Amino acid sequence: MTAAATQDYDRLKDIKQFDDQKIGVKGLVDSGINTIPRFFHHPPETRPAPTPTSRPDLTISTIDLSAPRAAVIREIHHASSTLGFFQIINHNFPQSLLHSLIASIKSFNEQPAELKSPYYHRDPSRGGAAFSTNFDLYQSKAASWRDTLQMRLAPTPPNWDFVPDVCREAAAEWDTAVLTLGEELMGLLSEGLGLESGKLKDLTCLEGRVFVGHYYPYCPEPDLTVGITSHTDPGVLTVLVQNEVGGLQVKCGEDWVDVDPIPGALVRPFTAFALSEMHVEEHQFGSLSMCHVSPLESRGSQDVVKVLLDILHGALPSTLPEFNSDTTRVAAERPDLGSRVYLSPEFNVYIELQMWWLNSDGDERPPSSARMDVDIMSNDEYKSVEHRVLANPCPNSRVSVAVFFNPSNREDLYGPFPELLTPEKPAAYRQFPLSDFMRRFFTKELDGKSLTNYYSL
Ligand SMILES: O=C(O)CCC(=O)C(=O)O
Ligand SMILES: [Fe+2]
Repeated sequence: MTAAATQDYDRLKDIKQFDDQKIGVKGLVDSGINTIPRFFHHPPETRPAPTPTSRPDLTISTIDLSAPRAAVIREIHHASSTLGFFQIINHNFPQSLLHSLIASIKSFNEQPAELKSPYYHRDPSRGGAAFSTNFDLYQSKAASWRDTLQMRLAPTPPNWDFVPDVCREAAAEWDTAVLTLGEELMGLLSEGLGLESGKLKDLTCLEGRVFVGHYYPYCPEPDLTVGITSHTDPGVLTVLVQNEVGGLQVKCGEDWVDVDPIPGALVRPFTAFALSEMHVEEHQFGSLSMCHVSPLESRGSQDVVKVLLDILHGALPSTLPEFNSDTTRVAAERPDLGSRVYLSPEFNVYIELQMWWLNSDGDERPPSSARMDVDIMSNDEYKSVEHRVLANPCPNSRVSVAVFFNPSNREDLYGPFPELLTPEKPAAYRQFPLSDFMRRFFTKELDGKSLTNYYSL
């Protein structure tokens, strides 16, 4: 007997009964319910606060893509290193394209249940579109008031025969368009870091694409649940289109900031991205090659890059003392330069990069000038700004489409560059695929062992 059942409530049974009907939350609404099933009830920690804190100082930037390139780069850089989320206007896409995209997801969801149920499953191996109420319905602690149509677009194209008719054309058109936009954004983001504009593209970051179309119907008890629970997106970059019904919020400290819909704007949650400079050119340290800049802190990502590159180039006359913390792992080191980069799992996914060095008298300098946060690029699990969608209290449904961009190439070997190896300085690390690094970092397999220890020869 399950724990839930002993409490006089068999949660799994209720979930299964609902899921087996394949009607989605839209089907529940259509059945005329006034209360939501108990398995949608969120615990108080994940429910929206009854009285949201007002932070007029926090607004989501709107970036005009038709402005001069240097200004766009500056603004994107600023938005990415502060709130980590921005909206885009004047993106050159006709409004009709965005409109058809949103309309196609709306139409799919508003068809009779029997036309949707053939697509209701959570099996990615089928290759077409998968429709469901929450892909994690059976794993999550509480369900969310949302139905989703999801498909992988690339590197393997979907089997279009298994994509609903009403969405096929719009999804295919959007894939072509969003690819152009993704390339442009990745170029601007790379340049904002002082890197060549093609760096992220070269890392295959445009080549893995997943499409999700969300439908958030009216919720009769919006205070008890959410539309999508607080999360960070997987991937390098997410491009999101939303309709006029609001509810999307971005976390900033302890506060939540509304992302008010702007007609025809695209929202792009900033997700951390690879410092491809290191990945491609420095490459001595597998782990460092996977550092990427966290957008959440206001410190400029440009500075992060500079300091990391300085370390790799040995420009800092640094001697780093031991950093004694049980929770800290050494992620990369250059003993020859006396430099180390520490990853602190305290933040779970946030990695704290800390550097100390000694001044000529041997006194430790305050770390503040060299302390910053970075993310580690992960296997479809890049960590970025937290966001959520409130359950929809309006009669009109909220519709959104997100495309997640991920590197398609995870099996390349990472490790010391052969050019750097000499008999006096043999390879300190063995080569390993990115996928392996990611898996170890985010699974228990590490068991307190540092990654560099794991990969060191
Ligand atoms: O519906 C939205 O606006 C957000 C969706 C989202 O965050 C996601 O799919 O990851
Ligand atoms: Fe998201």
